[in-house]
Amino acid sequence: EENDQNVLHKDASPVYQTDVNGDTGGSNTIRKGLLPEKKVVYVCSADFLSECDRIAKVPFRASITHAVIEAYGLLSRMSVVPPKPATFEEICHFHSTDYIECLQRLCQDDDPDKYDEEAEEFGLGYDCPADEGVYDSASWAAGGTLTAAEQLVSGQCSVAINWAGGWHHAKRDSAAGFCYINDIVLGILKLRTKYDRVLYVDIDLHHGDGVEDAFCATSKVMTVSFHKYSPGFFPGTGNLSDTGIGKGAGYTVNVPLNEGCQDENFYRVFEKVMDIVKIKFDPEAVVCQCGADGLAGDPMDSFNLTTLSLAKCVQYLLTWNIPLLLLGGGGYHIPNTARCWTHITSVVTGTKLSSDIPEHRYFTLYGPDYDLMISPGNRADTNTPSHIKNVIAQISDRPDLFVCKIHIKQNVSED
Ligand SMILES: CC1(C)CN(C2CCCC2)C(=O)N1c1ccccc1/C=C/C(=O)NO
Ligand SMILES: [Zn+2]
Repeated sequence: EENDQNVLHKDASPVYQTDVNGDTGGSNTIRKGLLPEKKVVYVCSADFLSECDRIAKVPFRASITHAVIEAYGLLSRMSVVPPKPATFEEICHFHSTDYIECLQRLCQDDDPDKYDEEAEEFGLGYDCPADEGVYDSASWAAGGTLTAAEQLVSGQCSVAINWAGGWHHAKRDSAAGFCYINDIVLGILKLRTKYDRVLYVDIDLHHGDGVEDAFCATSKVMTVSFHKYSPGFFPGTGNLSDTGIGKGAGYTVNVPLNEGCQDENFYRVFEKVMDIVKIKFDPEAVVCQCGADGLAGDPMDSFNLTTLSLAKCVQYLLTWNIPLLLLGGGGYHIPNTARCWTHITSVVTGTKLSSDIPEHRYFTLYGPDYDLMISPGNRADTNTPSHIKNVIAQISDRPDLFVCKIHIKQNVSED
């Protein structure tokens, strides 16, 4: 009977398995006998995509990702909300006005010698060029994250997605790692207007240093980053011993991992650490940066993950049934990144997808298999069982971590 339903639907949308009640999905579908409907907001518009397509290191990644999500018919399972670019004032809720004014000025200047010492001071120059359009694309990406966070705060949805967000290296007064505006910090500050304790999780290949720095001295936001940590690897921070300062001591968690990490080790560590985080921090909302540069085939060539472990991490967070903000991040093999974020979108919307990628505008990028799934490379996972065991033990057994307080609703919410 299940198979009979796997026919190509009249709307010629791709074959995707219907849920047990034979519904083909659609936000007004009353789904019986399944997980309670999680209303999902997907931040997107034509303007948003064309602006985010201009993000230099991931050209057209926004549109390529959106096209697969659309080709699988997933838009009908979500509420699509168009964002506006973040305003100067909104951006300066985190960033210094000096930095943002300098960024705006340099982006409007086409003199190749524009990088003066002020530019250097703000991290703008040859490693983070302030080319024409950089400010616009960064402010649109940030507007997407703010719109997603606002949808969660207003209770319009339980999950909100901005695949063009996730720029985790940007600092209060400097660009870093090709991140110019830290949309994640802005989104977390927005969530903090309603939620007392917000958790940030970062599964990008790189340490989420910009977000950690922003909240390292407060107990209201816990940051947990899983990343490659090895001498000379960017940004070089995020060791186990990096656990927060002052009132934030014990509210920063870092999970350093070695070269070649594969799905099994990655998810094992993720689940063990997050089980502890849930008990000790008891978050009211969670933000997950789903950077895909740890995937096999990424030019970063560091971890050896597939979309299965990253999707399983998101699936795990869904079981907490608290507001969830999902963001993108790194991911330089653009078709694999699109595969990953499509897979995650299908998990969040409770939609089973055929692994045959449907025909669509960028179909040729997925050859020769045209398969949604990716295979791990054959590089060894250098995370030995003892390294994994040690990392988990150090996090779960440390007295200063997650100082376990009984969370009494307090009227003074600021630290
Ligand atoms: C320039 C890019 C961003 C791209 N790239 C590779 C992949 C593709 C071609 C080279 C890098 O190593 N980059 C970087 C260079 C300097 C500092 C940081 C990064 C990446 C940060 C990141 O992804 N954080 O999550
Ligand atoms: Zn990265």
